[in-house]
Amino acid sequence: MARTQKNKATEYHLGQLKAKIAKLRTQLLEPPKGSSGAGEGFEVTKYGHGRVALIGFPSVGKSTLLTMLTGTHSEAASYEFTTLTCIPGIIHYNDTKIQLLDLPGIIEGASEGKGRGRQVIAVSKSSDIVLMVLDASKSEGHRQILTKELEAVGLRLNKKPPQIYFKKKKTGGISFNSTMQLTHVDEKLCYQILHEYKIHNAEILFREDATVDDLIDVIEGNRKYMKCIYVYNKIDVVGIDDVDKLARQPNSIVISCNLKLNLDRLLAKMWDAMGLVRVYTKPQGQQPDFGDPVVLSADRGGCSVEDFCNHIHRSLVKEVKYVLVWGSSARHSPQHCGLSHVLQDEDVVQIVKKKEKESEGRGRFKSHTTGPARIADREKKAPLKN
Ligand SMILES: Nc1nc2c(ncn2[C@@H]2O[C@H](COP(=O)(O)OP(=O)(O)OP(=O)(O)O)[C@@H](O)[C@H]2O)c(=O)[nH]1
Ligand SMILES: [K+]
Ligand SMILES: [Mg+2]
Repeated sequence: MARTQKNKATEYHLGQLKAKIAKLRTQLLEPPKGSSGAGEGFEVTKYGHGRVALIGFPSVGKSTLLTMLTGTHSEAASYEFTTLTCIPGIIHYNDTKIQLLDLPGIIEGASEGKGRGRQVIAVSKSSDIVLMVLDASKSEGHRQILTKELEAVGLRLNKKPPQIYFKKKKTGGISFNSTMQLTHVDEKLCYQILHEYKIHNAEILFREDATVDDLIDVIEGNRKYMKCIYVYNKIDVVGIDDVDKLARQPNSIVISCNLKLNLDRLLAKMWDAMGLVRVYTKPQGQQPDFGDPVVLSADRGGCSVEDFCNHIHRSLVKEVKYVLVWGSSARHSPQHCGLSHVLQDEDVVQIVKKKEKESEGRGRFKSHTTGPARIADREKKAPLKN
């Protein structure tokens, strides 16, 4: 591909090569028969409300960071490849528990199996977000190299899935449509790529001006779209101008483990990226339990009232008449909501079951002293009734 000149005439040829490479990569990544997968030897039981993986070159400070954020000790030293397995720790933040995983350093070629690349990447795929730890004093190129390694195994960082509808059919040939002018892909190229995958019957609709790579991602169907925060460590050894430049990049944060700089901001950023939704239950006539939220996530199972009920008990959904919701998802407090209502962080929910009379307990709830500030504030104006 590198030898092929890029122009209109070679476009189809290049597209086909891309598809061939993608196919071969997928084959390569299929775990050999009899093994449990690429993560062998690295499996750590999932724990808590979310999982975050620390990915980076050797000696950027991943283990130092894990020790600082979780209190779990992970050996740190000035030589490379100090860490050789996956070491889990727990972050307690905003009444939730987040599992943080320290991993061995990875290097260029990790996706092809260099070092423990395969295992490390398999573990990062199992997490909800990735913290890419980088050495602020080293080349910016490291970030690109790591991103490439992760892309090679189907991870897509800070990207949305392409807006391409694709459905294989049994008969009828290929129907190709687009809702807008396409500048990267045309019908012929699309046919060629589908042909490469031996797909002869399918419906395909471009809803955006997607690229060949996007199309291949959609056909392959096994891509994982993840948020990634770029964590530049060791800013204590870098000049202020360079630190400023790094800090202004999107999805980035600058820290120093040695000086304990910016670690609280890192946690806040991580928390935001995870998109966790804490929902507090309020039994009829009682105070909400602000110590023990039900934690939902749009990426993991959804945030609707139904998801909330399923979280408490699987048979609960059938018994629900309606729910009362206080908080930022409610238009007025409390709002009567159905199962499809989407909850937001720090909402308070009361389930009203079919058999119970809704008038029961109304007005008995007066005030409470604990709880998130946002709700406490709102409470002053309008106390949570019911
Ligand atoms: N100057 C400076 N040094 C740091 C900082 N954080 C970690 N280090 C040092 O960097 C070295 C490597 O730290 P580790 O935590 O072992 O790095 P790692 O990424 O876990 O390394 P591997 O497990 O070998 O991949 C150690 O000597 C740390 O003391 C920092 O904020 N500033
Ligand atoms: K090290
Ligand atoms: Mg380490």
